[in-house]
Amino acid sequence: MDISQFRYALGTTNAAKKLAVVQATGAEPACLSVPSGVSDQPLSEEETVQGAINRAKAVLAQMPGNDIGLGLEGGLMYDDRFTQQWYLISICAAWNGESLYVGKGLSFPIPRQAAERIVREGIELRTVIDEWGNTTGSNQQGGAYALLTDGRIKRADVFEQAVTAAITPFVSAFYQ
Ligand SMILES: O=P(O)(O)OP(=O)(O)OP(=O)(O)OC[C@H]1O[C@@H](n2cnc3c(O)ncnc32)[C@H](O)[C@@H]1O
Repeated sequence: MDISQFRYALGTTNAAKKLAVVQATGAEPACLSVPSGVSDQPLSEEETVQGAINRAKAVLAQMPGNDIGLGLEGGLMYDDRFTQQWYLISICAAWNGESLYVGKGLSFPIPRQAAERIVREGIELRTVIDEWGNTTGSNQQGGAYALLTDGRIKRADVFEQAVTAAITPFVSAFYQ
């Protein structure tokens, strides 16, 4: 089936995430805000993946006229094995009611001062990014990626690749 022929239900109304789905699929997703079931600021890969899966399943359950539920979740993870640094990760889960796949977008090092404030003060990444960039709603736009790279990488582009990875098994004949 052609990638743009599926009907996608996206578990958020976030503009950067919606743009990512449009870029990845060429289709307009039906958007509905559903709970992630994890903390507002996930602090591990496990929690971030779980949030994406919860959203994908919840949105397809609430909008059953669609073919694939998509859950996009951003989070932070600490790498204690190789680098002892914090990373921003962007995950997409895709669920068609039978099969579940997860695509993982670019993982990006986050400045230590940002991660320390988020953990110590219990605030969210977007608060720090908006403060540093003198913006509002950075999480709906280029996000941390754009601030840190001077616009060379945007949140929608990172999620686009995660979405492509998660939906490819439903689209490509090689997986059938
Ligand atoms: O509207 P929803 O779909 O909930 O999207 P969100 O951006 O608020 O929430 P996420 O669960 O994807 O991300 C968890 C937190 O990390 C923040 N965050 C993640 N990636 C970010 C980025 O690239 N720039 C700024 N904040 C980011 C985000 O705003 C949240 O506070």
